[in-house]
Amino acid sequence: MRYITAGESHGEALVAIIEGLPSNLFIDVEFINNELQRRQGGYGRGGRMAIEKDEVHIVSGVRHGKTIGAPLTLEIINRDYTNWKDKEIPPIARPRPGHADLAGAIKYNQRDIRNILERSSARETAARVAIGSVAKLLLKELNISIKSKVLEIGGVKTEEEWIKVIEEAKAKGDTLGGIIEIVIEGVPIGLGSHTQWDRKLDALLSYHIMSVQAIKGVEFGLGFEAAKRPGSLVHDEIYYDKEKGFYRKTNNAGGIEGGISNGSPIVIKAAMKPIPTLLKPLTSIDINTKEEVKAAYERSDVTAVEAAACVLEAVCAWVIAEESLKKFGGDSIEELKRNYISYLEYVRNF
Ligand SMILES: Cc1cc2nc3c(=O)[nH]c(=O)nc-3n(C[C@H](O)[C@H](O)[C@H](O)COP(=O)(O)O)c2cc1C
Ligand SMILES: C=C(O[C@@H]1CC(C(=O)O)=C[C@@H](OP(=O)(O)O)[C@H]1O)C(=O)O
Repeated sequence: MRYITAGESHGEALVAIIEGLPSNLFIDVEFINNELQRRQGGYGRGGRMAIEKDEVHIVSGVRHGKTIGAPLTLEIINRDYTNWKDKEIPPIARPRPGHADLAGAIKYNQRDIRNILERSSARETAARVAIGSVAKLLLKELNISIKSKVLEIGGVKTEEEWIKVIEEAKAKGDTLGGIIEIVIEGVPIGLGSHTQWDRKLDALLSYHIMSVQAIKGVEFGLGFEAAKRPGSLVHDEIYYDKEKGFYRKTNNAGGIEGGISNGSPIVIKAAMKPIPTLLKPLTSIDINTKEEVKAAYERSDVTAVEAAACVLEAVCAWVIAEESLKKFGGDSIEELKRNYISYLEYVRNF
């Protein structure tokens, strides 16, 4: 399977094409729209979320509600487009530290930074959540589920405290980041491979997680904490029971050993940096005059950790769905499930 997204933040629409989906997968549009709504939520989001009401439009690849094995095209309209399309829009010359603005403008030889920010914007994550929702639908067929939880925003851990620190940051014209946990349950032993660097499951998940805007760190299981402990307090000892088969009493590895899923839940933590666009802007340089200025500000989220959690679920769902398809194969859901069930039987008898 593979996918590609297209679309600018304030362009007409976001589009995603998924190729390689098996046939006969029921595309539950209501479920996808629910996921899109979840991504729009969370305390601390800016004015844009009051304008958008993300809904998916299936352009191709589905008949009578089910996939037919052909490329699936998903479209999400940008409601804000109508507010921008006839406007005289002044060029942006004051790059925001922390965004793609300066490096992107130099790389693509653009003197209007808007030509960079339109695509670097995390508006693109709406398309990724739509794609991830389709992956989740496929994983449901294999009884694999993905959940996320926000552990921290701005260094504090409870919802009450989040509201307080977000309000404080907003009043100061500042922004916040946070920490997200993702838990994937029901993954069988054997996704990914130790045999080649680009087949390792933790490497693949990290790649996709790090591709999400503003994510700057990723940990599996104990993560950085493991570096402080001796091996006897890190590695998950192996037990066997006739009913359960091989099992562990701990899950410090976070469900992956040697780049292969080991049957325990996959537990990941990701760090999101604070939003780069500040109401009280940081120091920058005008790319035309070379004078010291304050960075550009139109509007922005104060924080988007809860939204990012939905996006991380989506990208992880994609990786697990893709790896499941690679391992079990099948051009239809029925074939995939047959292969999957027979593999589970093999593991039980190992
Ligand atoms: C859901 C979500 C919403 C975001 N909202 C904003 C925002 O309103 N303003 C902003 O400057 N950055 C926002 N960001 C972060 C930027 O898109 C990101 O920092 C930027 O593209 C630079 O990429 P990098 O941080 O990965 O280096 C958001 C990120 C996510 C995941
Ligand atoms: C549009 C979304 O997020 C946007 C991500 C974003 C950025 O720079 O990443 C900047 C803001 O865009 P705007 O300037 O239009 O308000 C956010 O609202 C979205 O999540 O759907």
